Amino acid sequence: MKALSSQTIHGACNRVGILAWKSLLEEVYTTLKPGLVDCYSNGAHKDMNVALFELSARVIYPYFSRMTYVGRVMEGSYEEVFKVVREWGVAAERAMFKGTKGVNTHKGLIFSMGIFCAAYGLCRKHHHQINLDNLIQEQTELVRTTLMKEIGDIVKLKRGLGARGEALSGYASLQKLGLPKLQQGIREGRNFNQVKIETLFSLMTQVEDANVLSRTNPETLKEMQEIAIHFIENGGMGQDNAFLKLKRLDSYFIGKNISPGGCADLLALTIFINSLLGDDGHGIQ
Ligand SMILES: CC(C)(COP(=O)(O)OP(=O)(O)OC[C@H]1O[C@@H](n2cnc3c(N)ncnc32)[C@H](O[C@H]2O[C@H](COP(=O)(O)OP(=O)(O)OP(=O)(O)O)[C@@H](O)[C@H]2O)[C@@H]1O)[C@@H](O)C(=O)NCCC(=O)NCCS
Ligand SMILES: Nc1ncnc2[nH]cnc12
Repeated sequence: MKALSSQTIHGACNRVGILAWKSLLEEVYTTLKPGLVDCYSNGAHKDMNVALFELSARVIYPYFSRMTYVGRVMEGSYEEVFKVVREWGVAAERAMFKGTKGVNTHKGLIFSMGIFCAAYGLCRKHHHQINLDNLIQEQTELVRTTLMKEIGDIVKLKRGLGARGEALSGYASLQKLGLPKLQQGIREGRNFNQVKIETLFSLMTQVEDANVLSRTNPETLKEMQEIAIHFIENGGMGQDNAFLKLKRLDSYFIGKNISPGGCADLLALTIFINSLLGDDGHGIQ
């Protein structure tokens, strides 16, 4: 096989960064998302709005190209590659906080999306074909050793496993809930905004959202999951007055300070993975 030029590799990594950017925008524009920032309200957030998310996405997306590049070209163990990817992640976080003047818009997302960008680079290096299985295989190899050590400390502190737990599980909720829901909706040619809302709700049924936990308590997380199950079982966006119900839920979540920010991150990630896999499921070129 002919070796690819450095320019070709850079171009491909830049395309991945742009897909990441688009996915962040697709997430924040999805309306109506109870408790979250969208085009209807700022949810349970006093210091964020859509414009701030747009700015944050614009500032951080070049870092996703770099993280993809590290996965694509760096020689070394998975642990060593992940260490460098995280250094870029820390730089992205710094740029985000500078841009947003200290507001945490995308911290969790930098972590999760950075991991997938690097995993995509690794996949391009190690596999002839890109598909969900080998993407997840590279993703879990990338994080396992490092995060297992960190999780040990978190378990001692008796905190939820949050974004790290999701990464160690191979993004089980994205694989089992988010992606199938999104892909089914796209296959059926349904309204994309509504498909994204249902994808978010599917994630909310099961994800242990550390953002909800840190703002409220385990009982409220359970209550949010039950609300999401109820919404899906009643027909999702197909039920009568679906948007009115979402508006009521938004007010309820605001009242209880519930923000499913972890699920919002996973929605963006689901959109991103779907676009990375491309129409034939075998990856963009
Ligand atoms: C590994 C880190 C992400 C640190 O993790 P940490 O232990 O600090 O926190 P987690 O509890 O794991 O959550 C971190 C953020 O991840 C999002 N999240 C929560 N649950 C999940 C989940 N189950 N799956 C995936 N992602 C999850 C969530 O982010 C969203 O919420 C944020 C906004 O919240 P908000 O309450 O408004 O703002 P705060 O500032 O938190 O509070 P207020 O003061 O306003 O009240 C927003 O960021 C959303 O994206 C969690 O917040 C990571 O920090 C780390 O290691 N960083 C170093 C850099 C690095 O390694 N980068 C790697 C690149 S590969
Ligand atoms: N739309 C959104 N609103 C609040 N927090 C988020 N974290 C990621 N996306 C978010």
